[in-house]
Amino acid sequence: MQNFLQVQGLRKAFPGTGGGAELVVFDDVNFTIDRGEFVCIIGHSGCGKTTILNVLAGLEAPTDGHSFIDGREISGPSLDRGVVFQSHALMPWMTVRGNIAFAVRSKWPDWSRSKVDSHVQQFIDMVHLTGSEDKKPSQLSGGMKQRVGIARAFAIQPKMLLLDEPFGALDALTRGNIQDELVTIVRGTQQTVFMITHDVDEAILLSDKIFLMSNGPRAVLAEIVTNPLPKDRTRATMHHDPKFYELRNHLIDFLVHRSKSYASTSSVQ
Ligand SMILES: Nc1ncnc2c1ncn2[C@@H]1O[C@H](COP(=O)(O)OP(=O)(O)OP(=O)(O)O)[C@@H](O)[C@H]1O
Repeated sequence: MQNFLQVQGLRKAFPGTGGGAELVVFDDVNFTIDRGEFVCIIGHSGCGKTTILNVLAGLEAPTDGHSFIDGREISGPSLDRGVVFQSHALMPWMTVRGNIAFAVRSKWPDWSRSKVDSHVQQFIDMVHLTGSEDKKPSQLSGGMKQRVGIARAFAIQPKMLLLDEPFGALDALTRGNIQDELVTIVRGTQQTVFMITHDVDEAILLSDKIFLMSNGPRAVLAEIVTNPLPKDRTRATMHHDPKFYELRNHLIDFLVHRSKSYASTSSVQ
């Protein structure tokens, strides 16, 4: 389905402190995401990526503009959207199974205990945490905690997954492994994803489209880049494709040079 997510004229301004001028973080941001598309958004710190994600999550209201998912305006948080933050927001007193089951019961309160249990198990297995069901977050590594967050987000079968630098706090090896798992899961489930990352290679591996934000304040969505690499690319092989370097250089040139020079009148390319 085309235009599954629609964002129109989004603007966010925060009031100035001590009588100062207001801070316009971004202005006139417009984009659409099709069902099943994986979009990464990249831009320098402070351009408003998290604020956009929070608006899509329904956690923050825009100053102007509207966003719609599956034809309905986003006006607050909903189990339609699964969110994973950099710091896995797990409930420390609950086990792996308990954390995921809590979300599943919130979405489907009428489900029997056995139905909840088997549904939860499916997602624990999916992120390779089989055997750790009864562990509490304090007994898990950072990578395992992040896997629980991902399993929980997928388990509610959201219309859209919103990921805010979900691997930002992980070491390179763990990060690579979880990226590979995410690729497999997303290709299998056809999940629609909006993800923030600072990692250009991660964006190239995961996304169908890459949104490039200019620097803030008054950031704009400067470019939408379609990933030309084959769908079945892997972390191990994608750098053998000459298009990989072309795309990588394009993204890095944007971040180093072009991201500074956009005025809010710039148009999307
Ligand atoms: N509640 C708030 N009140 C005032 N200013 C805010 C508030 N939340 C965010 N900001 C400002 O809005 C701007 C955008 O913040 P945001 O976290 O969305 O940026 P970001 O692109 O996600 O940055 P990073 O990559 O560092 O996470 C920043 O200048 C930030 O200081």
